[in-house]
Amino acid sequence: MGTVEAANKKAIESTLGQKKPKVVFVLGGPGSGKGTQCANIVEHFGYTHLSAGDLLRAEIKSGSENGTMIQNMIKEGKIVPSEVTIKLLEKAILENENDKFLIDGFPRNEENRAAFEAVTGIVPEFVLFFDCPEEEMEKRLLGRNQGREDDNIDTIRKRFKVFLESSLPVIEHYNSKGKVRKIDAAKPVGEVFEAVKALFTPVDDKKLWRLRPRGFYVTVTSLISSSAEVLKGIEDGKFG
Ligand SMILES: Nc1ncnc2c1ncn2[C@@H]1O[C@H](COP(=O)(O)OP(=O)(O)OP(=O)(O)O)[C@@H](O)[C@H]1O
Ligand SMILES: Nc1ccn([C@@H]2O[C@H](COP(=O)(O)O)[C@@H](O)[C@H]2O)c(=O)n1
Ligand SMILES: [Mg+2]
Repeated sequence: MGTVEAANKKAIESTLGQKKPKVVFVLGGPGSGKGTQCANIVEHFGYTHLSAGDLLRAEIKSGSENGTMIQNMIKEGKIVPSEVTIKLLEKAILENENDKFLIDGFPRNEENRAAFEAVTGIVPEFVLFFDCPEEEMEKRLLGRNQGREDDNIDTIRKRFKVFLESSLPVIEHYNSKGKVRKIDAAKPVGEVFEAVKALFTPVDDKKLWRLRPRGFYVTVTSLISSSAEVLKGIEDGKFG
């Protein structure tokens, strides 16, 4: 690595280190609903959504020198070298004022995972894993209609193979560290989001909900007992 590159890397590391962003990795097969659920999480919980795929597609559009390489990789369902994707993610994190991010579709392989940790020092809070059968994902991708060049049956099959061979081991890695929160993503969008919500709702809020009925009973019980005291007071002639 040249001196300028090394200096840039150090600068990014220290800036990201200072920022200490909270990161949740959002993983799952192609078409499992990562983007759809991230939009819901953003709306309800104030995270910023960074999709690695979207950042790469924007890079192609921007006419960058890596554009053609990225386009070819995406068409083949292959994983773009980590260096390229990590630079895009770092830039997006640093340019945003928010301190909590959903990183969707990353890390996609062991190289992505190890390089991101080494370069940024960021360890995810947890990994949200959308688990969905291939048959359902294929149906969703073929019906997506967003003009994506990789939503054709040949590329979809290649993407499924890459997911099984390269991305699942990353999920297993995080699972062995107790970081994976698995969601049944084959259900309708609303039901999937109910399960997602439970993971993002702060523990304090959940406790409050559990305490509320108890608080209600305590209030009612004390009202009853104080009414009983008043009645007894009337009987005893205490109130004139
Ligand atoms: N739970 C669901 N039930 C039915 N359709 C869904 C569900 N979730 C998402 N979809 C639809 O499936 C398609 C793929 O969803 P989405 O783009 O969120 O998946 P993704 O995991 O981000 O895919 P990719 O990895 O290809 O980016 C979209 O057309 C979306 O509207
Ligand atoms: N970490 C990543 C993420 C994505 N890619 C490439 O982009 C394609 C589309 O990704 P989506 O998450 O939007 O489905 C994917 O198939 C890869 O070609 C990548 O290289 N590295
Ligand atoms: Mg997506």
